Amino acid sequence: MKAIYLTGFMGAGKTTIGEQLGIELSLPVIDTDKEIEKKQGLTIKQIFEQYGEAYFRELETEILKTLPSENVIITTGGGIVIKRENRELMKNNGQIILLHAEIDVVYERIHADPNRPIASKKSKQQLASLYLSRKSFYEDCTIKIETGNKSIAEIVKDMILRLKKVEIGHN
Ligand SMILES: Nc1ncnc2c1ncn2[C@@H]1O[C@H](COP(=O)(O)OP(=O)(O)OP(=O)(O)O)[C@@H](O)[C@H]1O
Ligand SMILES: O=C(O)C1=C[C@@H](O)[C@@H](O)[C@H](O)C1
Ligand SMILES: [Mg+2]
Repeated sequence: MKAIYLTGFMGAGKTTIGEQLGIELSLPVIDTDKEIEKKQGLTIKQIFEQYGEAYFRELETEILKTLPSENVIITTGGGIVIKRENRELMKNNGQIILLHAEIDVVYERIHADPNRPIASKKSKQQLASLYLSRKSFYEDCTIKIETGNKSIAEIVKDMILRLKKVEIGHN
């Protein structure tokens, strides 16, 4: 099976849902943010503070290139889609599942978390504009799944059904 990439805005639930999907499908799950943190021995917040966003984006592409492209679920960082190189790699190597939740929901999930430097100082409105600037990149996906006001179990069930439909050509 080709790699499954979970994409979407911060707080859409990529990391959380990916872990559960991995259990259900008996596939390993790799999270690009966690891989970067492990490799650098620094948190995402520390990387942004010490080296800046551009450096983080280089690390992100570097990690993405090293990951397997088969029999794996890759949960990506929310900004991975902003680079064409990353978008093309994901498209060529596998299926892209977009997780989507409305900004109100996303804001509630992430605004108090200090380890999301891109979100921590932004108002809901600023987050909404950031989302809009990335929207067309996110929407270029195989499947789009709503994650707002749904339990993790419901989302995973929905995702597996949709993946089966793609397999038989009815997505
Ligand atoms: N379906 C859900 N219902 C309620 N809370 C959720 C749901 N999915 C995720 N969460 C919570 O929202 C927060 C953000 O989820 P998660 O870290 O999985 O998002 P993400 O898409 O990986 O974000 P990032 O792009 O920043 O890595 C977590 O606290 C998680 O527990
Ligand atoms: O949306 C973003 O730009 C980000 C999302 C997170 O997953 C991390 O990759 C980092 O905080 C940047
Ligand atoms: Mg995540």
